Amino acid sequence: MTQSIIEFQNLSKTFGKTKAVDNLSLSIAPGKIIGLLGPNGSGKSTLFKLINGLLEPTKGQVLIEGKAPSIESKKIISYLPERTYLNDWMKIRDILNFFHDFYEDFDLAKAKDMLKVLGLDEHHALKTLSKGNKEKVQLILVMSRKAKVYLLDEPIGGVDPAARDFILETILSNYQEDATMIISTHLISDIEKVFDEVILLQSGSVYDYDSVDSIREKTGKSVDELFREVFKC
Ligand SMILES: Nc1ncnc2c1ncn2[C@@H]1O[C@H](COP(=O)(O)OP(=O)(O)OP(=O)(O)O)[C@@H](O)[C@H]1O
Repeated sequence: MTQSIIEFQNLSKTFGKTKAVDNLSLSIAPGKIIGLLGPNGSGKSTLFKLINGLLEPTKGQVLIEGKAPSIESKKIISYLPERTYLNDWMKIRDILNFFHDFYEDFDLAKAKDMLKVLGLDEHHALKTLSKGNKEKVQLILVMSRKAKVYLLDEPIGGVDPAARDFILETILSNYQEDATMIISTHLISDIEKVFDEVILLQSGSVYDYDSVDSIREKTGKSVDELFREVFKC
């Protein structure tokens, strides 16, 4: 049996009376691209923060390669948060150097290549870029690490439709076969072609966790169609 890369054991996280994550148990095998999907407020960002050790569980635990989140797990996880933590006044070049100094697995040459391909000038300060271009820079930073796990929280929400496919290609071509990638998104129809598996979250619990092929086979629907049916308002 393949050892799981990430495991949730009876995981709960509450904020006051809100159950953001509710007694969730799941085991994720390595080497897959997984869509983490669910309506607004279903617990996706909270789950990412729990995996990263940015939040402590109220109950249960998260295990990464069998161990609780720690400095060691941060070394193998490349995380794109829902909101940027980068200083706006910094130039792209300075941020690249910062990442290069901070992460042993950061590939500076690869990051510069990706910037060039996406037409971004490293001499520009982050604050001078449009929202979509800022997102591209952050995605480049995250994808230029040679990590075992990539967690991307809404990676292309602000990117224009024409650039989305190109960015997805960039993600895929920089992704190591044995790595694990979890992507949360509301742009399901744009991204579902890259998913091997999807986790459907509903009110902090798993509604379904299955391969995309199996979902299509058992429901006769695309993931986007299934999502719209299950979570219809
Ligand atoms: N720091 C916090 N304090 C209080 N409540 C919180 C906090 N963080 C999240 N929540 C609540 O927990 C629930 C899950 O939020 P979360 O951000 O994980 O959802 P999400 O699935 O990422 O949503 P979206 O798709 O809108 O980004 C929501 O009800 C949210 O209001």
